[in-house]
Amino acid sequence: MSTSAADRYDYDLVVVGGGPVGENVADYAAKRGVRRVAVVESSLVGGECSYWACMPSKALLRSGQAIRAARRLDGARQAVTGTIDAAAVLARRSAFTDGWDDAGQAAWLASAGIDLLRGHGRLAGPHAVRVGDRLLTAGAVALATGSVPVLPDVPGLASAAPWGTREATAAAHVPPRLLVVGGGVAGVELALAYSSLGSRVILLSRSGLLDGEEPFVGEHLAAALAAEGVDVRLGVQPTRVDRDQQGVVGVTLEDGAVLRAEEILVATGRRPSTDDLGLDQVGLDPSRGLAVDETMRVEGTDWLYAVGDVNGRALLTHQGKYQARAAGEAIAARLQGAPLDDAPWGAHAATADRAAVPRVVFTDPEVASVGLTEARAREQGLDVRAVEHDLGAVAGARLHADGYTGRAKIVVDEGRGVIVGATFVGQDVAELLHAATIAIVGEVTIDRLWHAVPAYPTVSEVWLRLLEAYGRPA
Ligand SMILES: Cc1cc2nc3c(=O)[nH]c(=O)nc-3n(C[C@H](O)[C@H](O)[C@H](O)COP(=O)(O)OP(=O)(O)OC[C@H]3O[C@@H](n4cnc5c(N)ncnc54)[C@H](O)[C@@H]3O)c2cc1C
Ligand SMILES: NC(=O)c1ccc[n+]([C@@H]2O[C@H](COP(=O)([O-])OP(=O)(O)OC[C@H]3O[C@@H](n4cnc5c(N)ncnc54)[C@H](O)[C@@H]3O)[C@@H](O)[C@H]2O)c1
Repeated sequence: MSTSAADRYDYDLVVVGGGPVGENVADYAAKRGVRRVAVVESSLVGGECSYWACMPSKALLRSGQAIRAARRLDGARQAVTGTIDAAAVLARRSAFTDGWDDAGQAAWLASAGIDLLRGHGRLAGPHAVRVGDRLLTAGAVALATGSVPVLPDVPGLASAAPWGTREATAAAHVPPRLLVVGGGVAGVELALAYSSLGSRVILLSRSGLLDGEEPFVGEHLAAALAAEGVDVRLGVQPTRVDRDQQGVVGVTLEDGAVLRAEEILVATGRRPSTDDLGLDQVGLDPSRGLAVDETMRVEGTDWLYAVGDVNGRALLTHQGKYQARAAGEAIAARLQGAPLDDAPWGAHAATADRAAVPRVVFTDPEVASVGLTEARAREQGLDVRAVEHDLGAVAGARLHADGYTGRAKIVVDEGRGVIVGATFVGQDVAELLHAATIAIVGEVTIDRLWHAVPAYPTVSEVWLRLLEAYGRPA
């Protein structure tokens, strides 16, 4: 940073929000030579992902997956004779959150030379952030405040003390019965987690499951959840919720039926966390969302950035951290007057947000997808042809699990001869995804993909089957 700019402000960069994204904005800017960097955090450094989202939810799911995987293999099945130890799973989950203690993450910030300011950060004007009594000025400010859950307006719901994803991921006990509202990613993952831990789970979804994905995804998942014992109800919505004096929740459906459970989990989406952030102090309308350019700089400003969930582009940790790498280095380049590469696929541009967002749903079967679905590609006016293959017919998959079921699909842009979307559903397909991501980002042509030979007998051989379904180069 130039001396005059350094003299003018308390910090070169202030990041509001110390979740995975805020940490990475600060780190990548600091690694590029931005010297005076501070992170403002009102709760735990590490954010939602570390303590109430990714890590604990995956820890709650993993033991059940391992048991089911063993049960699908003759010979191994006979060794699984007991039931899941829910208390041990909850303890393992708690270990992954460090007991909701962020000392380790705070120490990491200190080791990176980044100041941690504990408190609620709020914009107080251009280049200015208020934290409690302190008014900080900075050459650049990055908002990385994440997202908050949306509670549907159902009579009685708010006063019935519903669980949100925070309560579900941090729970100290497994309720005998759990009602889950929402057939999106959080709803299906946590429905399976609690079913595996012994709850009798009813999952209510107003549409199909995982609606934005290829249609076969929701069908596979609904069948698998039902086989696992989850009572999946599609096309239904609660009209009223009450908790009685014994603490039992009653959910009334549109047809008058009443479902009962000890807890109700609401997982009906999230919105950017922009309340009480002082956006109005810098001429921004909080109700309009934060529009950003490819470097995550807020449109109409030259000093303010919005990175991760708060900009609403892709509510995923890995994608937010990808934005953070671009933004952190763009902030450094701008502060130092260094060249900026914000052209598509440039070092300072988050181009993959539009072309290749990888998504994994850690259910059983797993769902792994990247890029566009066939429907979305057509909506965008692309001339696409899609092919599918039965994963259960792949030798590697049959070896992986007895009676393996699953499906794979690629969406090919006929004009360019490249893949623009891929979807896999099946046990342990998450690790297949990165090959598809590389094919899309690298714009590897279908003709060249015929030379990418999957090893035999792996589940990846589905790539060869998909190419055969598509056809050899002319
Ligand atoms: C149940 C669940 C499971 C998930 N699982 C996955 C998964 O497996 N994989 C995946 O990629 N994504 C997953 N996600 C999404 C993931 O959690 C988010 O995309 C990710 O946490 C976003 O990171 P972030 O840093 O933008 O925001 P957050 O992690 O929300 O961090 C924001 C931080 O800002 C702080 N903050 C907010 N406002 C202020 C303020 N005014 N002043 C100071 N500090 C403030 C907050 O306290 C918080 O620490 C999951 C989400 C949920 C709900
Ligand atoms: N494995 C992962 O990567 C992972 C896991 C969990 C969550 N997440 C992230 O967290 C975010 C939030 O997850 P989520 O599942 O809450 O959101 P979501 O947007 O994935 O799903 C919300 C669901 O709630 C339903 N819904 C919305 N309003 C409703 C209403 N009024 N009544 C009934 N149903 C309603 C929607 O139809 C949808 O099925 C997601 O965007 C996702 O990116 C990621």
